[in-house]
Amino acid sequence: MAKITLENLGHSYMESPQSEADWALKKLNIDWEDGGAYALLGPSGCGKTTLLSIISGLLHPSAGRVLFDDKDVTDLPPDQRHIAQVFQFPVVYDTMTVYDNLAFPLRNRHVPEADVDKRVREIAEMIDLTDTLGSRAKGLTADGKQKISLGRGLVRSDVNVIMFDEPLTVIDPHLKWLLRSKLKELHQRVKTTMIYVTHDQTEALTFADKVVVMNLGEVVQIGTPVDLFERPQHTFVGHFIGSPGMNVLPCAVEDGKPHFAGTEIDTASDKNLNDIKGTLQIGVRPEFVQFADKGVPAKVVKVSDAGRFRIVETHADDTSIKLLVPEGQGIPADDAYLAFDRNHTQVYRDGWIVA
Ligand SMILES: Nc1ncnc2c1ncn2[C@@H]1O[C@H](COP(=O)(O)OP(=O)(O)OP(=O)(O)O)[C@@H](O)[C@H]1O
Repeated sequence: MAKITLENLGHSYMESPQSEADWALKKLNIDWEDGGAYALLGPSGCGKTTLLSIISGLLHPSAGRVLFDDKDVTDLPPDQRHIAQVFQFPVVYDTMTVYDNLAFPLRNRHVPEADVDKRVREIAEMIDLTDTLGSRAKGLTADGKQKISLGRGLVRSDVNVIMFDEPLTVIDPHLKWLLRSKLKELHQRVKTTMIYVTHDQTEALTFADKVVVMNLGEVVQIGTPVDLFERPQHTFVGHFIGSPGMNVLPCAVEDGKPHFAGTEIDTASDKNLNDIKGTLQIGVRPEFVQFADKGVPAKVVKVSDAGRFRIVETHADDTSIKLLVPEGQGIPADDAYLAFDRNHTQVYRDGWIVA
C-alpha cells in the first residue's frame, strides 16, 4: 500500500504544445492517501486513461512527478511500481483453474507453496470463489472472471495500489450492483489504496470515499460524494453529478447582489459581486428549489414521474429551472413562484464557485 502524490503533473501528446488545449492533462496536484478508496470520474476524453497510464508507468508525463510514499517513481518502469490493474475485460488464463489463476502472481514471485495456499484460500473466501477453486476459469461468467482479475491483485502483499479501469463494463446490469458493493466491502477489509476509473457517477459515488472529478484534462473538484452534491466547486460538477443536474441561471448584479429574473437571490455567500469580473451564474440543484408564495416568477412546462417524486420543469425568463416535488404535494397548473434554499445556492464566476 502506498500514498500516491501527483506533483505539477501535465501531459501533452504533442511535441511542442502551444496552447492550453494542446495538453491532455493540465497541471494536476493530487494526494491519494495510503489505504483510501478513490474514484476518478469524468466524461470520455477528459484524460482518465492518460492519467492511469502515467501512474502505472506506461506513459512518461511531459511535466511533473509521480511519487509513491514520497519516493519519485516517474522514471520507474511499470513492473517496478507494484501496481495491480483490473481492466474492462477480465484478464484470466482460461485453461487454468481458478485456484491456479489466483496463485499465479505469487508463484511468479517464488512465494513458498504453503503460503500460496493459505493466501489463495483467504482471498477466494473474500471474493466468494471458494466453491469454484477447482474449476477451469473458462466456464465462469464475466463477473466471476472479473473477480479473478481482482483476486490476483488482492493476493499480492507487495501491491502499492489497485487500479480499476471501468471494471463493470462487461458485467450484466443485474450483477453490476452486486460486484460494486463487493468492491466497497473488500476495500473496507483490506484497506489497500484503490483508484476506480469510470464515467459513471453511480459507480464512482458508491465505491469511493473521495471522488476526483475531471473535465478537459483538469481536476474540477476532489471531494466526498456529499461535497460534490452539496457544494459543487464548478458548474461542470453540478451538471455531471446528480440527476437531473444542477440548474445554472444567468446572474445579473445590482448593488453587489445577485439577481435573476428581476429578483434578488439569497445565496450561501455574502460576497459583494460589484468587483467580480467574468461571466456570473447562479447554481442551485433541483433538490433545493421549491414552489412558494413569492420569489422567482416561473411557468410550469413539464411534469415527469420519477417514482417517489416528480421532476417538474419550469421556465423563468427563458431559462429552464427544474425542481423535485414529492409524491402527494401539489404542483401549480401554470404560473408559480420559486424559492431557492439559500444555503445551497451558489454564485459561479466563469464556471468556478465564488467563495
Ligand atoms: N495516443 C494519443 N495520441 C494523441 N492524443 C491522445 C492519445 N491518447 C489520448 N489522446 C487525447 O488525449 C485526451 C484525453 O484522452 P484519454 O483517453 O486520456 O481520456 P479518457 O477520459 O480516458 O477517455 P475515454 O473514457 O474515452 O477513454 C483526448 O483528447 C484524446 O483524444
